[in-house]
Amino acid sequence: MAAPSDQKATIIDGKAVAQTIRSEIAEEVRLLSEKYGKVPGLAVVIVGGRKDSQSYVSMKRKACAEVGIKSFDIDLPEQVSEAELISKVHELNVMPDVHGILVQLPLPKHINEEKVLGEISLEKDVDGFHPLNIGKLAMKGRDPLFLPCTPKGCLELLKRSGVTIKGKRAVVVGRSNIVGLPVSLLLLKADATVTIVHSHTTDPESIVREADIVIAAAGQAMMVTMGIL
Ligand SMILES: Nc1nc2c(c(=O)[nH]1)N[C@@H](CN(C=O)c1ccc(C(=O)N[C@@H](CCC(=O)O)C(=O)O)cc1)CN2
Repeated sequence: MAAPSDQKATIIDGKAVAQTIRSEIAEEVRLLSEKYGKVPGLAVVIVGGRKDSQSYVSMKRKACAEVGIKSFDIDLPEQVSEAELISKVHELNVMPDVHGILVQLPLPKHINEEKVLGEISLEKDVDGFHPLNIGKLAMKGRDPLFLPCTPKGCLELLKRSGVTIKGKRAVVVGRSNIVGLPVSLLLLKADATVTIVHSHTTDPESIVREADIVIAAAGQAMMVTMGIL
């Protein structure tokens, strides 16, 4: 987030916000289970043994346990075929206790990611990566059923920190399908004026300097420093 040079920057305590959100979700889950005798179920699918993916998946499963969501752990070997993975997705699509399906990315090179994500039932696409959900995110007056979690988290942090988005100049650094692009679309939906800065942008620093809000989503820590802001 940018602060003009004559203002002090405030560091947002993301961990405290996350804890508050987890408590809110835990309460929602408790009420749901009291009312309907059911708990939400999330299938977390991981293919292969990438250390970073294993670590993100284990955090997701731990977070489920913490709030009372039942997690279905699907761990598939690196060599699993695209057809086998898609067949697993189809199986999860019709399981009544599974309300959300998340396929951890990236997938091994021999698997077509777009094809797999397109097979997840729209109603269970909790990552919001299905082309129809992303398409709705990009359209005025349409709302996707789910939003990608990191972009949603960025906006939640801004809102819960009292930052007004409407009418602000927002600059997003990076245009990935997982963070940069969807966070730009979300900011646009929240009535910001949005610019995306990427590897082919000329003089990105001058664009970032003019921003009221900066979201660094280039996958490289410390890329946007206070010097630029
Ligand atoms: N199915 C999915 N696969 C992947 C996703 C996803 O949202 N759904 N995102 C990434 C991996 N990932 C979560 O799974 C993830 C990675 C990194 C971050 C993040 O916010 N990183 C911060 C640093 C946080 C820290 O201090 O540790 C950053 O980059 O600034 C969020 C989510 C790919 N696969």
